[in-house]
Amino acid sequence: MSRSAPGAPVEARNVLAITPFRRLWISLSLSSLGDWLSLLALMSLAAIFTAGGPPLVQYLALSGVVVIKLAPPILLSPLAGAVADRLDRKWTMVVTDVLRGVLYVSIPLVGLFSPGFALGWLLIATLLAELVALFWTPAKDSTVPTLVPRKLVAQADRLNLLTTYGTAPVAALLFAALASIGNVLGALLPSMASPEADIALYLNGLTFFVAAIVVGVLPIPKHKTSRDSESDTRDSGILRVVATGRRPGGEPLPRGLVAGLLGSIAGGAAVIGVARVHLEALGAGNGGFGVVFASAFAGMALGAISGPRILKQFSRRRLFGLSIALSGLALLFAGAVADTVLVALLTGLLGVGAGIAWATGLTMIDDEVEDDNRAAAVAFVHGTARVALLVAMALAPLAAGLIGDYEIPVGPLTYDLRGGGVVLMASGLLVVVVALVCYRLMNKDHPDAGPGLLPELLAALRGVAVSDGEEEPSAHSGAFIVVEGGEGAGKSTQVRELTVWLREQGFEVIGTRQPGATKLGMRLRGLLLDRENSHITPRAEVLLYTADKADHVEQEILPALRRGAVVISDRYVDSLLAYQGAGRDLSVDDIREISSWATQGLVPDLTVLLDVRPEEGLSRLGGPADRIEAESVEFHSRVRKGFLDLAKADADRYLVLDAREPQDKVTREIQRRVRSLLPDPVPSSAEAVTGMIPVIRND
Ligand SMILES: Nc1ncnc2c1ncn2[C@@H]1O[C@H](COP(=O)(O)OP(=O)(O)O)[C@@H](O)[C@H]1O
Ligand SMILES: Cc1cn([C@H]2C[C@H](O)[C@@H](COP(=O)(O)OP(=O)(O)O)O2)c(=O)[nH]c1=O
Repeated sequence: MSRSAPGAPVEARNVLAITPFRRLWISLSLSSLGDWLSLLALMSLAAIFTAGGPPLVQYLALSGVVVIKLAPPILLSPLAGAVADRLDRKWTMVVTDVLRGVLYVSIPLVGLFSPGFALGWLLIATLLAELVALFWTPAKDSTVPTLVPRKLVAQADRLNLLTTYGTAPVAALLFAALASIGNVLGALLPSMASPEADIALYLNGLTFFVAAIVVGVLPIPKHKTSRDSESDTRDSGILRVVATGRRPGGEPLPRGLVAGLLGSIAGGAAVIGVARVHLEALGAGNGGFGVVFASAFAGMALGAISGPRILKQFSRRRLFGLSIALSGLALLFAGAVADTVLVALLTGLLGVGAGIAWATGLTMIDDEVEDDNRAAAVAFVHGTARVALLVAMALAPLAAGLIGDYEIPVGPLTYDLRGGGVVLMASGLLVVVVALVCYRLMNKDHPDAGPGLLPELLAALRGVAVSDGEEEPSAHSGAFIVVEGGEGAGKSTQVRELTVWLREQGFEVIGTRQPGATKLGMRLRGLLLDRENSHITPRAEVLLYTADKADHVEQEILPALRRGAVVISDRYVDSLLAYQGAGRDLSVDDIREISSWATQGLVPDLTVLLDVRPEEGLSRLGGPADRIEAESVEFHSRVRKGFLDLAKADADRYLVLDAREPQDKVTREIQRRVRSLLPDPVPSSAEAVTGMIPVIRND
């Protein structure tokens, strides 16, 4: 039921609804796909052309491909950018696309007709294609703002970034699939060095030809408009950014943050650099390589998207270092094991850690750097990251080649220690060290300030915020029970029963309800339920209910819990998520965030959900319907589903009961569950009373 950030898909649809942009975007996605496919193919061809030679030569060929692919944009982009600015954008893109297509297609063709020159041409053609791309990038960057309205430019950029990296795992899987039919292809086309690599390169060529046609028919204005100029600086001059951006806007970025980001990317780059040859040594060919590559990127996407969400309440400073350490450990083990499946799983884990680290790191930059300096800071990080990527990707294979392969006798067995494996383990170790350093750097200003690491992690997994000091909601010794459900489900009845039952056992019990338990709450309740107030807008409604909750938690619930009392509330945050989120169709995630702040992160120990069809519940109510009760049955059905979804998402913390059951049966079910929740020994002061209550001895 939870929805994504407000408007994200809607906005994406908006910008893709602009036909020229959509066409450009499709062609960009195709080119990105082809580009990744060709990187894999080139690395694989470099390995194949040098197979049989000494490992150092194999690794050198790989380093060569990587350096050739990544260095030109870093070294030469300002120059090419300046030239490209003077050219017609549309035709620059068309011509460069065609040229790149021809170059990529020529690589397997030269391999076919002149095998002796194959490796040389592979390197030369790759370099030429990258040089050509230098002119294409600024032309593309300055085209986007001419196709979409200004307010959607950022959105379009994000979408482009998504496809630039999002196509990597797709390409890897495609490559793996091609490899898996490689044997058949090899038999059919014996002249090819590596059929999957050749086909990948032909496909890449094709994507560029298609891109050229798509761009060729786009209506792109010839001359620059003034508002394009800002976009031109985005991608050009990385070295300049790196050189001058050390102190973006004078305010240095936290050292731990920069160290962590660069360390994690260097670790990832080392994997890409040696994976191909290392996997070959493990007996896995292109298929295994493709799967490992896809696994790393899929892990990264998973980590970046879901990590920060699941661990929303966890301190980012800690999460950042820990996720990098996770990557490092995964890398360390990936280098040590000799099983391809395990390597693929471990690289997936590495990706998850790296994804969380990047998402957290960029969010920290957003939070910690002032608006004016943010673009420079992000450009600085991206710039240095590319340099780190290049250096690590080029050095890792070289180091692996220099180290060489050894056989170490272990009793009757031998352990094959390979250069690639050593490099992976060493990079893993390095990443772990970087993670520890950055964890210390980022948390040294807060020594022991917060709760212990483990309690915080566990609390974050449950979705509770743990803050330090007195305000810590989970530091109370009481119990917090909430009864939720639709109209007429029997909530008030059950709260009353449970309150009496627990009081009779000697517990201090506060039976309460939302909205309307405090002075302010009563007035808010009046406002909210008065049918005259039909003009209340959904967002205002959220805030009014939330104000009631903030007051209620601070003034009544928390003091009681800290005294050790049992608090039973008729409705709490789930009502807000179900009525205003599911019912009013607002973002549940947004509401959760607002209410979590308002309630100081207080989450019930148990939520009893009394589930009933709205028609049935509403029919139980007497008297005139209030503003909410008067809503349509469809509204109440959405609310019911909202409640059920919440319970499903966190089943351990819920007791869902069928509210059509007789009232006393429902009561007994609740008692059974509550008994397991509360401390067994009844307070001694209540012993006399307890002894008289037959219900306790019932079961
Ligand atoms: N399990 C049940 N089966 C049938 N009627 C019930 C049950 N529980 C409560 N009722 C009746 O339904 C009506 C609404 O109950 P109430 O506790 O006020 O619901 P809520 O607080 O959810 O609006 C009351 O008249 C109550 O006696
Ligand atoms: C607590 C809460 C209640 N409500 C609605 C549900 C109820 O229709 C109304 C008042 O709650 P309540 O007094 O529990 O009504 P009833 O006893 O009739 O069930 O407020 C929300 O929409 N959001 C909230 O966060």
